[in-house]
Amino acid sequence: MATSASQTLRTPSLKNPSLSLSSKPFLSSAFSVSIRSRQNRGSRPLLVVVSAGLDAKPTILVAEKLGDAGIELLKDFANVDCSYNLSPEELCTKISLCDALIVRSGTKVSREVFESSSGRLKVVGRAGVGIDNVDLAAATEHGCLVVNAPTANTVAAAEHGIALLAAMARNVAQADASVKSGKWQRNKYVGVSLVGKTLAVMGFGKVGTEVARRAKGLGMHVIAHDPYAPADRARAIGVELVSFDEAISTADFISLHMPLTPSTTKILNDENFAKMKKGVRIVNVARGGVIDEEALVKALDAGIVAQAALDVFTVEPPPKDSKLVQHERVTVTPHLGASTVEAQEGVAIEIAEAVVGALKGELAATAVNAPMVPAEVLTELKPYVVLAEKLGRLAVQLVAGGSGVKSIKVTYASARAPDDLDTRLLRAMITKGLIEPISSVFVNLVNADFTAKQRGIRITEERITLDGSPESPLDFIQVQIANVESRFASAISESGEITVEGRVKDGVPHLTKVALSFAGRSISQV
Ligand SMILES: NC(=O)C1=CN([C@@H]2O[C@H](COP(=O)(O)OP(=O)(O)OC[C@H]3O[C@@H](n4cnc5c(N)ncnc54)[C@H](O)[C@@H]3O)[C@@H](O)[C@H]2O)C=CC1
Ligand SMILES: O=C(O)C(=O)COP(=O)(O)O
Repeated sequence: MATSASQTLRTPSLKNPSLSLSSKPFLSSAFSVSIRSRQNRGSRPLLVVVSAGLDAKPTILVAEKLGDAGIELLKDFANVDCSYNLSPEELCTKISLCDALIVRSGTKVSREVFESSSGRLKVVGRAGVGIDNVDLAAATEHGCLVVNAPTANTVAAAEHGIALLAAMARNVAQADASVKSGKWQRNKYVGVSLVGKTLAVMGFGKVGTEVARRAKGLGMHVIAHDPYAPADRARAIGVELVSFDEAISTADFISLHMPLTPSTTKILNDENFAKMKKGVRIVNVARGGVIDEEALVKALDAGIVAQAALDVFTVEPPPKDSKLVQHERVTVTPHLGASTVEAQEGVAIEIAEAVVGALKGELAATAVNAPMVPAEVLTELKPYVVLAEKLGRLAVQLVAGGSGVKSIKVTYASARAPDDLDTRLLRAMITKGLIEPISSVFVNLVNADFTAKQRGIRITEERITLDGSPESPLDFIQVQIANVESRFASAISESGEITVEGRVKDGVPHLTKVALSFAGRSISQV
């Protein structure tokens, strides 16, 4: 039995929600559509972390040494607990009292850490670049944002790579130890020159590029391998991008600068050492795990690799009796790439700002497991972000029983070219609006897609490209839930489609359409 929308939509007997429509703006500080419900926990910022109570300061656990400037920044905003050298068990115990955690490369942020936090931990700050010590999948599943400090230690790492390159070529460390032990062995420590030699930079990102630049200054011929690096960036500094095999087989020196990922793990192995020039020299300031360390020892003993200089190891610290560390032709440092006064100050500030920003609910520019949204895009999308969440929230509350929600279609109508509109943020907000009222899950930009998938909700997105001025990013957003029963459709439950649509006018989001279509009949209010 179809009734008029205005009658059905005002249904006070419903447990949840009570809802009314008017022609006033949909979403302003005083909403003309008010959704009141016991389950409606109000609108929370997309990445808000402050969960210790409205007035309480958040607590940040700093688990490894961080520069003073960063600590001061953190203290201005939060309670800061600097506890270094925690065992994994101690970390798991402490974490349930913390909103954010800051680590360097020495702390494993495992799945157990996220599980032990019982949902309170909302940001992990990695004070450095490599995030291989953080279980990103677990972080995402728990809606925990991971941010890093990707730029402040680039030069330090590159300088350390060059320091190791030169020290290795001239036997600086071995000769130093020899002189200190009372010897004077000038013939034993004859080195090799760098000028004119070919250096293969493996991983032409921030550090690799800086190493390449410096090596060119030393008169080396520099080639690079990086499947994702743009050739014009390499060309601009006179570096040729080549295939992996060409790089390792033509180089006199190989310097590693790729991240540790499943595809780079043990990338230098028996098979690849066999392809190298006899007498090649290897520098590693990336991650120990990119080299099969046993294979490297074999290659050193076989004379394929003449020397290696290593800052990083598969296990840190490496075992005292490690054949690799003890090898006469291997120079080692204890993961010092980022350890300059300047870099540590910079990293501390960079990570403190990122963590505090995330705790305030701002979107982080250095997010590792969430889309990075440039500030200008965010400013422009702000009212649409609010609209998106409210549309999701309204749509799901028109459904009789949220568990029936399986298929959502979102339509974005815009005069902009598809490439000019990043909808990830809007999709996350719609998902948040859809899921939060019907579950106890806290949905944010980090875990939105994961949470939807886990609940079997399929969200498809469609773009309608309109004629007209692309000045405003969107004309309207429409959210449709298919194959659901509506609490407003009729007394007898029937399956059908719920559509809600909204626009932004003068910066204020408005609800422009609610349509319920059931068994060929439709009711709608515009
Ligand atoms: N020893 C130390 O103290 C430090 C170590 N690092 C390590 O250096 C790594 C690189 O740092 P950034 O240059 O800042 O990162 P980045 O992200 O700017 O550069 C990494 C580059 O590696 C490339 N890459 C990915 N997979 C590859 C593959 N299979 N083969 C070749 N290239 C590949 C990427 O396309 C990217 O261009 C970090 O992941 C970190 O592990 C960074 C700073 C300090
Ligand atoms: O930034 C990186 O990836 C590093 O490896 C630096 O590590 P650290 O922060 O010095 O423990």
